[in-house]
Amino acid sequence: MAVYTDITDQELEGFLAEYALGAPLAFKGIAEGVENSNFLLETETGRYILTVYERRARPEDLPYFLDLLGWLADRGYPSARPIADKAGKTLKTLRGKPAAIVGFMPGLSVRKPSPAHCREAGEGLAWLHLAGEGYAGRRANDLGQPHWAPLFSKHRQAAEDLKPGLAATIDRDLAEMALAWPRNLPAGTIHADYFPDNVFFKTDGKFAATIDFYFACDDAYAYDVAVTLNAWCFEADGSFNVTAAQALIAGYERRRPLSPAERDALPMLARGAAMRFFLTRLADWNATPAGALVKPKDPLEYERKLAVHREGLSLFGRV
Ligand SMILES: Nc1ncnc2c1ncn2[C@@H]1O[C@H](COP(=O)(O)OP(=O)(O)O)[C@@H](O)[C@H]1O
Ligand SMILES: N[C@@H](CCOP(=O)(O)O)C(=O)O
Repeated sequence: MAVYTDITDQELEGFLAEYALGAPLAFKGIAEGVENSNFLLETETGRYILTVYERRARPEDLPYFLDLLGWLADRGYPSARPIADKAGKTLKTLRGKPAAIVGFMPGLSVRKPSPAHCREAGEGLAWLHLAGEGYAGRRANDLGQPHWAPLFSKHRQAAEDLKPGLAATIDRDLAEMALAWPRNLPAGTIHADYFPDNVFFKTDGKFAATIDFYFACDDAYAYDVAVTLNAWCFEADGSFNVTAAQALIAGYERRRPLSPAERDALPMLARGAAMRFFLTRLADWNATPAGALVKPKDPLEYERKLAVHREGLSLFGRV
């Protein structure tokens, strides 16, 4: 349940009075999500999402995210447009926390993506990379490769507690990645969290929209592809689905062909992407008290993905 901040009817009324959205007709908390509090808001003028920013969102980053959403929407990309209040402001304050209203995007996410969904998602990702070109906002990837070793140093014991011997394995991985991390690949604005819960489909299975840009940053486009391969192309039994991966890459290349250097880099990028999500899940696991409102995601799921990539399988050689 991701409603950390409950909003009273009175607070909502006062907040909405600053917008020209008409009177509220319905307002309810959204269970999905882990980072922020999200509410579905229906007013006389339409449906919206009200987000109260919590946890990891740094207030100084919020204009970057909201302006990016506006930039993408202006270029016809199906992402939620931020709604300005009567004074032209999109970033507001509610219950003393940063908050914003964005448009509601129709569509449904899928829990078990098929190769056809992967193809569509791949195309949606390439479209996003192209639509983001020219966006002037800059945000370094604060969860990129140089940040992994310092982050892990704070959570070595949690890794050992999960699986004895794991800390030394991760140390070796981190050292290898520091030496072999691909550099100088084509880069720009990436989503960085393009997971199945953040991508919507139409009822005919076609790509509909992307949400949740709150990890967006500047990094290699192929790294975003690697994050996506990890999130979409592993089976529940931990095996990598090469057919799904090929479909995802083929969908991506409908709009943006990968260069030979980007293809060559994908195995290491996917290994690093698995490390990134293992580490943040480990940190959350460590920091979440028993009985907390939101159940932390399983770090071992990403440790298993990391192990698959560690084997150096030529998964992408056949893509
Ligand atoms: N613009 C939007 N249009 C429609 N639904 C949305 C939109 N933004 C968020 N949601 C809904 O809210 C849920 C949580 O949003 P998300 O941004 O993923 O939260 P968090 O950042 O807290 O993980 C999504 O799974 C989706 O159901
Ligand atoms: N995708 C991340 C967690 C971030 O959650 P989201 O609901 O904001 O997408 C993970 O799986 O670790």
